[in-house]
Amino acid sequence: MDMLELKNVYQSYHKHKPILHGITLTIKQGQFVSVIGPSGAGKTTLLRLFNHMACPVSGEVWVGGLRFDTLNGQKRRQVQHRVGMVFQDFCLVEESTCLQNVLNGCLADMPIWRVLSGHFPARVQEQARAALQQVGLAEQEHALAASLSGGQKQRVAIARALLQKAEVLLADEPVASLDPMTAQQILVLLRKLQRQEGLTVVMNSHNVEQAKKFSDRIIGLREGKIYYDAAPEQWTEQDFVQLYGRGIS
Ligand SMILES: Nc1ncnc2c1ncn2[C@@H]1O[C@H](COP(=O)(O)OP(=O)(O)OP(=O)(O)O)[C@@H](O)[C@H]1O
Repeated sequence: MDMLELKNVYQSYHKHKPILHGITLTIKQGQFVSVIGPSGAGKTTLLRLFNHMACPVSGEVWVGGLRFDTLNGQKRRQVQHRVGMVFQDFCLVEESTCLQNVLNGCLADMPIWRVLSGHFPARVQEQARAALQQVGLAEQEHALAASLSGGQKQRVAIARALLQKAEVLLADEPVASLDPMTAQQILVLLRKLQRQEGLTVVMNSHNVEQAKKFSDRIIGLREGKIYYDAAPEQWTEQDFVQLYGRGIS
C-alpha cells in the first residue's frame, strides 16, 4: 500500500524563493526511507508536507490514500493523527515526567477537561506505560524529562508517537545531537519498530553511513529536486560525491 505520496509538489516560503521544485514520489507502507542532501536542500520542508507544517504552493500531498493538502478541520486532524514526528531536540516538556510526556501523544483524542486536569483514563495510562516499555524506559516513568540523557529523551519522544498510534514517523535528524553509540541504539530501535509494527519511517539525515545502514531506500535531495532515489546498495560513492558536490568523509 502507498502510505505517502507527493505529486508534482512545488513549495516556497517566500514568493521569489522556491524551495521544492516539482517533487513526485511514493513511499510504501512499512518502508524506512532516509532523505539526505546538502544543507538547505529542502529535506525538512519535504518532511513537513506530510504533517501539514508546510503547505505546497501547487501539487498534491497524499497520506494513507487521502488527499491531505486540501483537507481542513477535523478531517485534517484525523490524518495528522496518523503521522508522528520526532526532532533533533526531542521537543519534550522538560518539567514533566516521562509518562506525562508520552501521554501528551494522545491529547488530541481527549476532552478538554482531561487535557486541563491532566487526568487520563487508566486504559490510556496503561498504553503509555506499554509504549515506554517498548522503547526500554519502563523504569523511568516517574523521572522528569529534564533529568534524562539525550538518548532517553529521544526514546520518550518515540514512545509519544507510539501512543498516538502513528502509522508514519517523520524523524527530522533524530540522532544528530547524540553520541555515536546512543545514535546507533536509537536507529536500531526505529528499525525494530518499523519492522515489528509496520511503521513507515521517513528520516532526514546528514549521516550517509547511518542512512546506508538503516534504510530500505535513500532519497537524495539537492536544491529542492530529487537528485537520486534508490536502495542503499544501488547508490555508488560517486552518487554521494555528486549529491553533495564534494567528497564525503
Ligand atoms: N519557515 C521558513 N520560512 C522561511 N524560509 C524557510 C523556512 N523553513 C525553511 N526555510 C528555508 O527553506 C530552505 C530549505 O530549508 P530546509 O530546512 O527544508 O532544508 P534542509 O535540507 O532540511 O536543511 P538542513 O540540512 O540545513 O536542515 C532554506 O533556504 C531555509 O532557509
